[in-house]
Amino acid sequence: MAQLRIALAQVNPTVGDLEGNGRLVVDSARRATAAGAHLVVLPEMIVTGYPVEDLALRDSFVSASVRATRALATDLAEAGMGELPVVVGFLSRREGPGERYGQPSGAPQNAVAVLHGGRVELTSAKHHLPNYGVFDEYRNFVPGDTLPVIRVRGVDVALAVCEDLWQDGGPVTATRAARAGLLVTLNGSPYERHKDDVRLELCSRRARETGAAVAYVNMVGGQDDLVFEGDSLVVDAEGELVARAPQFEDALLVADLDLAEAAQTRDGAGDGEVVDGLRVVRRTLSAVPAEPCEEESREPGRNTVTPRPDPLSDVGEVYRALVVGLRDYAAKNGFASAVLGISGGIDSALVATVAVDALGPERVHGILLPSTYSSGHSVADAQDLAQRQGFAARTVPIAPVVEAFEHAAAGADAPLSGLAAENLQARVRGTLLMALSNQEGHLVLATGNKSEAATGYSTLYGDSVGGFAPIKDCWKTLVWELALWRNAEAARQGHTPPIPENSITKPPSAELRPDQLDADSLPDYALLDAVLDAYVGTDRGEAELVFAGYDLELVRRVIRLVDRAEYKRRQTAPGTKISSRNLSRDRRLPITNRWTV
Ligand SMILES: Nc1ncnc2c1ncn2[C@@H]1O[C@H](COP(=O)(O)OP(=O)(O)OC[C@H]2O[C@@H]([n+]3cccc(C(=O)O)c3)[C@H](O)[C@@H]2O)[C@@H](O)[C@H]1O
Ligand SMILES: Nc1ncnc2c1ncn2[C@@H]1O[C@H](COP(=O)(O)OP(=O)(O)OP(=O)(O)O)[C@@H](O)[C@H]1O
Ligand SMILES: NC(=O)CC[C@H](N)C(=O)O
Repeated sequence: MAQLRIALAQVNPTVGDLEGNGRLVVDSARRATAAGAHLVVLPEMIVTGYPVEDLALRDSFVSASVRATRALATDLAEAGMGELPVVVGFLSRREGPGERYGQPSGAPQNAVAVLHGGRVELTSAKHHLPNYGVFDEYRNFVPGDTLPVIRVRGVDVALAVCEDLWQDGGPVTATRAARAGLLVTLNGSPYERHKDDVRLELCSRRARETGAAVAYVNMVGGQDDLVFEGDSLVVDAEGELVARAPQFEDALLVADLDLAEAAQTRDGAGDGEVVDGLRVVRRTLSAVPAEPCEEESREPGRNTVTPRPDPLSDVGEVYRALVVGLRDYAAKNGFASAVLGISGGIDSALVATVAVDALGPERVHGILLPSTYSSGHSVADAQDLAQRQGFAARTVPIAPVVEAFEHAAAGADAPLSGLAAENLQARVRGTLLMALSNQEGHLVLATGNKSEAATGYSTLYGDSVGGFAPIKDCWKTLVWELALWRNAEAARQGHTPPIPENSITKPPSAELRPDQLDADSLPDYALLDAVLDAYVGTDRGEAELVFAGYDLELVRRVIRLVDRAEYKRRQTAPGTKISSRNLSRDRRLPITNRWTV
């Protein structure tokens, strides 16, 4: 057995910020050196940020990434860290013409580089390109055809990139054939509910299949509608968990591993040998850091186990994702503050609470926009919300503006009426919020939830305006759960619950006409969300949903609502993905469509 101390740098890059991301690499290497690590690994495409989408097709961006990666190798050596192997993900190109990509200098690849001794010692590219859900990697990259294996302190370490671990064959098979002692994977794996359980199970299974320990490093932080949760982890060759980083936080996970030693006599696939379509490329890294000086000595043959601190509950995890998603969207797009309409209802109350947790109360601005139909409790509940959380709230009554619009639009004799007048109120609110954004520089938060987005129960250019929609992937029933969870969490910590009880318990209403309730237009949310999840969450149609036990009339009604609202969804703000199928890139449907079953 050989001992290796590995450091996994769970960091938060920004797409396109090559300089800032480079600093994250150097800083991680420095911390890994201080921790006595023999090898440090950063996430998938750390040099460029991830996902870069069609930026991959821009030749200047690929060249900059390749240059930045080379420069990192020299910077690390100049900073005295040349001996430490640093594994990074970067955007590269395959030698030769760019074919359909049109780049003169080669097709783009989602690649990995081993930086050592002041140079780029080895590169390879991701073999399995994900092309489902939110991913379009066949559009942006060509696959790699090698399995890199570096020998570090007598241990053969195979390298793979994210999806390479999820697919059978290719890198997994080649790692086994190469008899590697450790399989290291660089990841950009977005958060979805329950995915952490899937990841751990996957790493354990791959460890048992390959006979190698698995070190899995994932990035952390928000990128548009994706949130990366970290959750980096290490399992031993039997698949037992050795170390696990926290979710949604930057971390350097350091683990001491006892690993199978690579003796020359071991019968692994040799350099240049092709296994399952991949050429094994081996490099021995000689001058690597020596044995770290340790205060406490470790029992040989046993890995140190670092369990994940404070695992989050399912709903707590979603809440954290919403906070990080909004925090990073604002920070990475240059917004210091946010504004939203607070109606006293649960959606705006939850979004305001997420915003306060993400940005701080001094950077959140709640606007009460009462109309003729606003109830007394809506104003009182909105004020209570702002007071509990200490954010600024101001009131702009909309009745005179609505009235002026009604007359201007249709003439004083026949003012707007019915649905047109109802929606006008939401549009006046949207216009005022955008005006305040223009004037004061706040990010406008759209408060719509997934049930509304699915059914089209919102006013286009009205309550759907906004730059970011934090809860757009949360069903209404989950919105209530999140509010209850957040209040319970506050109570647990001895704080005032941030959300007024009344906002949670009252029946939801758009308050666009007298005594209007959501229940007048929509089925009960518990039932609606169940059918929506069955329809939107899968590709089942009418017959299958009825077969699954749902009432035919209800199914027809829900399908009609969902299909008819596709045009609205195409025009809405991005918002944090928390489910395995959001209504944006996870579900792409034509607007013009006559297939209804
Ligand atoms: N296929 C298509 N492609 C492009 N545009 C299309 C279109 N079909 C309609 N349109 C356009 O969309 C318009 C209809 O959409 P829109 O103006 O939004 O109006 P609409 O969807 O008819 O009404 C909004 C509904 O949402 C409810 N609401 C509003 C506000 C807040 C809440 C809440 O509880 O949060 C609920 C409200 O009570 C009402 O039932 C049409 O007049 C037309 O201009
Ligand atoms: N009186 C109001 N003052 C301020 N903003 C409002 C008001 N009414 C509606 N809004 C804004 O429009 C959004 C849509 O709210 P609406 O009341 O129509 O439906 P909702 O889905 O019940 O939302 P909520 O639960 O937040 O009330 C609200 O979340 C809020 O941002
Ligand atoms: N970046 C990737 O290759 C991600 C794909 C992978 N299945 C994941 O979500 O974890």
